[in-house]
Amino acid sequence: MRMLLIHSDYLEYEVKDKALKKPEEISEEQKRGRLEEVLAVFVSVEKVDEQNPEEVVEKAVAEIKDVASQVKAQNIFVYPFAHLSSELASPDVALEILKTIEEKLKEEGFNVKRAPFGYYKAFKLSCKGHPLAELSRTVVPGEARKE
Ligand SMILES: NCC(=O)N[C@H]1[C@@H](O)[C@H](n2cnc3c(N)ncnc32)O[C@@H]1CO
Repeated sequence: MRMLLIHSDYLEYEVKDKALKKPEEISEEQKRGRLEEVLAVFVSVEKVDEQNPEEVVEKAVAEIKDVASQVKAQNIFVYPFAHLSSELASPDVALEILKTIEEKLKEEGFNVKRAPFGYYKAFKLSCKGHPLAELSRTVVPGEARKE
């Protein structure tokens, strides 16, 4: 799994079009979203993550919590982003992993939104620009190695 973490004044999105034949079903309300004072986490779920989804969720949540505490962010935006890797997991596995990351972060007490999966979206982001405002993290299951 590849993550790009951007500490931002805000992140807002608007769903534009389907990017998959069967994107995630969403309500009218989910077609737009915005969070202020947010740690935006752009996530590409990778093929290697299919070997142990539970473990990769655990590692991703630990990394996100670590960065959130460093930048003192309470709001987190989990954003599916298929552009950080050339070895993507299947959409079904990726969506499940992203939903579980969202759930675990909520259980940890964060205010979490997750952008809809399987769509092209317009988005606006205001990066804060401090030294820890732009970070990337890579997590893989257990013994798996990234070539
Ligand atoms: N920017 C727009 C976009 O990325 N759209 C992506 C994601 O929302 C989602 N998606 C599909 N596979 C994956 C994956 N392995 N990891 C993350 N998202 C995925 O499906 C869309 C088409 O790839």
